Amino acid sequence: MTETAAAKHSRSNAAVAEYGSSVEPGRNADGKATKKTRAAADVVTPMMAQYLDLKAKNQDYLLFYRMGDFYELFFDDAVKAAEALDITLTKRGKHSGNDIPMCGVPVHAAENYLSRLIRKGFKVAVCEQMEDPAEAKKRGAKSVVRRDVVRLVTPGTITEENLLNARQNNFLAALSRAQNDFALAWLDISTGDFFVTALDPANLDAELSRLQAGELILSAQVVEDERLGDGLEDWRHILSYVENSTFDSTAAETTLKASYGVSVLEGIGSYTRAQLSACGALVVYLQETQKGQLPKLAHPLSVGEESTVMIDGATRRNLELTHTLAGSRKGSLLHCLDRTVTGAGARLLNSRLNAPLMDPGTIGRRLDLVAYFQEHEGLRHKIRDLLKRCPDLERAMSRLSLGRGGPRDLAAVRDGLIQAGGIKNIFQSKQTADTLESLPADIDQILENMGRHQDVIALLQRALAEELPTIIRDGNFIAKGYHGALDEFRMLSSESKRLILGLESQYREQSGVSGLKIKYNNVLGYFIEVTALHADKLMGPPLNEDFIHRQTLANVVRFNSSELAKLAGKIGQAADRALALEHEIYEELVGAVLMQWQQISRAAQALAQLDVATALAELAAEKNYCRPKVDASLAFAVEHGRHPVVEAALLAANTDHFVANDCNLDPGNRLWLITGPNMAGKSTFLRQNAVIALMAQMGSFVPARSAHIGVVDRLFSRVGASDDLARGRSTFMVEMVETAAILNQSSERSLVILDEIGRGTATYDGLSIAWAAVEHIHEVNQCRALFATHYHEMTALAAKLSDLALHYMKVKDWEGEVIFLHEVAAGSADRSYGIQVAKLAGLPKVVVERAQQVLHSLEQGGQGAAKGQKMEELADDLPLFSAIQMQVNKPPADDNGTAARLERELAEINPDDLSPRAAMDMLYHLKKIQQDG
Ligand SMILES: Nc1ncnc2c1ncn2[C@@H]1O[C@H](COP(=O)(O)OP(=O)(O)OP(=O)(O)O)[C@@H](O)[C@H]1O
Repeated sequence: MTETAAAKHSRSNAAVAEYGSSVEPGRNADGKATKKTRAAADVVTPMMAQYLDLKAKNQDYLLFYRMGDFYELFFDDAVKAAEALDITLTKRGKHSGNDIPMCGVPVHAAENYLSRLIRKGFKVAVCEQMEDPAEAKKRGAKSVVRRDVVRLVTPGTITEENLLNARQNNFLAALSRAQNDFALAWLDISTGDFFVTALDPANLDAELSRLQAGELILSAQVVEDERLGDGLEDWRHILSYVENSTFDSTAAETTLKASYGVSVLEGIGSYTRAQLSACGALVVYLQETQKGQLPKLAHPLSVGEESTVMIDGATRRNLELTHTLAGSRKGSLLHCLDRTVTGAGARLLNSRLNAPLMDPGTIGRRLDLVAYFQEHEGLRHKIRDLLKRCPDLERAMSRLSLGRGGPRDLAAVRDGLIQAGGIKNIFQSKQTADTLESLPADIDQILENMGRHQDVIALLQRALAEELPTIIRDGNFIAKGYHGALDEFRMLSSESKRLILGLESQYREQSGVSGLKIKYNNVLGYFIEVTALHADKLMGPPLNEDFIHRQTLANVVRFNSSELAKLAGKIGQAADRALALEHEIYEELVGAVLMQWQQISRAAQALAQLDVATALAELAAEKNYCRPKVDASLAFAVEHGRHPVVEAALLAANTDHFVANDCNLDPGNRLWLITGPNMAGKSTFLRQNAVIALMAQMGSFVPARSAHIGVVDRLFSRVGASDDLARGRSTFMVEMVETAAILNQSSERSLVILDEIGRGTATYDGLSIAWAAVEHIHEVNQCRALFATHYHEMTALAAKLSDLALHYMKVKDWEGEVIFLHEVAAGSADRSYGIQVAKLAGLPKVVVERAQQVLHSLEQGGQGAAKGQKMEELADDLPLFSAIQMQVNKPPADDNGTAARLERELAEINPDDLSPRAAMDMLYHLKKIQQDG
């Protein structure tokens, strides 16, 4: 156990008190079972009965059972948690004759342990003491402190700042089915965002890949629906099963009406029964997990499935949109593009990249904003400077609404709104200074959404102290001068402290003990303390009339006095009242802020939109990106396109510069067949065009000189391959499943990139599959597509398929070495250079030479019987191969006679004739012969 929590908590007073004696019930002090109690081995202590009852009600959760300063876990929970947290597993007491495994975590550090458990996929029920142990004692010595579960912590319902990633939404999603329709709803409890969509079950995986939800609730019944196929396969780790009744759409209607305080739902949106069911289930789940403390939620926004580009999970992974294939954020497209300066901005950028739009109008308006800020550099910098000072308004508001906030959340609201006001002022002064220039329509809207919040700001400015604690428990966060009565109590409390000091010097004088002190501790409260040496004096007459003995310790003796007791009472009262009053004021302030919840949330969203627009403009300016033209055509024309991530990597490594390439998939040219050696840049070219389309449709400038994109409805990629052992799929099988999805689902408006399909199987099988797939894409899907292949035979298709254009990656053959130019040119590659690339990768020379021989034979071999004969000859060649093999064991071959030359030169040297200088020169000379050779 890293923290000696187990050791400490075994001493926990509360725990010992409630367990009773540390001797197990039914045992002697020497541990032997007594006769009487052996029969009663099954008797459950009242505390254990309470525990078992709470645990039975929360079986899917690890029960954090509060005992004094610790949360204790028992039985299986303890075993699981001890392993997951790497803390000591101990035992305490017996149940049914067996030891009860136990572990515990200190309350003050519980958040950290909680976060680790949640990240490992556990759910936790937090059980608190609902009364003071002293209260419980009043009911009898054996009575148990009342406890209850106050919160269920699940991956989709966390709000704590340190459990959340500030730059990413944490969605709780629900999948429902009603009247044969499916729906998916999702909300972020930490921001209040709430969405719902009708769902085509075939798109389930794509939708879930887009959301990257922390948790998906669903009923066991819906999982069995065959139409979902294996859409849930990759998401097993986020599933939480709930009762089917949670999804009752009629009950959902009532739940939603009640939680939004409306009598008809039409006012907030129109939803299908399946959508109602999904939304209702989310609200019910929140009520259950938050134990009635429902967060403020926006009205569920109905999102049309057809409004965003459909991108399946495999494509997202292959394009490394938000995470690299290795799983890190660094190196992903998002990481490369993200210039946002606030958490809310980062979350918005993330969701925009995950859900690029299809409506050219909306995309155009987003681009207008980026263009405006790209042009107005000074303004952009000013706004970004103010945004940098913006705290996370959304998350602060959510914590306040859940009753989990603190004074710092109120300060975050104050500061966020002040910055919003500052930003508004910048625009206003700009407009007056520059009257002729009109702002893009969306900026007007954003500024309007920022609203005016003078009252809330003024209130919080007056109310909050300068230095703020994180929690409200200890008070001291309300500013002096805000509340008359509070000031009075505080004055009384500090005045009394002054009086204590006065009393202390009075007693010193009276007793003649200059070391007398008035001290305070939690057990005794205020007391008078002198060293043991002076104790007799205070205990004897006449001083014993004033000083009442309380405690004798080894070196000091402690006293009380009626005067001190009176004063202490006053101090305590004043401090208690001040604290109670501060809590009251806090609740009032939270109430005032939550009254403005909608307006403040709108302001928070407006700030996030500005952050994204200015961040994308910053990126465009920094990287020289261009504004794409996005319309309803089927065009795809990219001039001088680059891959943002590869370009950035090359720049960072300070090696090659990125070679820009054009790509034109306009009608008549919509299918490009790209050949070229390995490492020539085919995959990069394929990916960069997909990425450019996505960036354009999310409303970003793109890495190109110009780009014209007719909106893409679905994006498919089959790039690279890895096997999926978990699902029992080999590399080739994974490749074929992904290819099948593309051939079955892509439409004329889709963009497809296919990299070397068919390479995972026998050459001719692979070639045949690739060949047939290209024909299908050309004739049936008719989508825009880039198809990279090593099968040069396929270039023959150009003669047959009218819209197929041949391209290849240029390389230079220089003295047997291949040099990659990374340039795409019209036509086809003359050969594949695979063996040269293998040589570059460091394959043993002997293998490279043999491969060249085999290739030569194969190329000469022709087809049918002739080929068969050639292969046999090759196999017969084996002795030749072993001859080469023997050479491997010899010193390295010396093609240019270097060794012989070195030998000659060495033979001619007489070291005795050489001066040290000449010897040195000779050594350099010999070294040079070796290197040049
Ligand atoms: N346009 C470019 N400009 C500069 N360097 C590039 C360019 N395209 C690719 N590269 C570099 O070449 C490397 C190989 O590129 P890529 O993986 O795209 O090749 P490939 O032809 O798909 O290879 P393989 O067939 O082996 O998968 C990249 O990692 C990158 O460093």
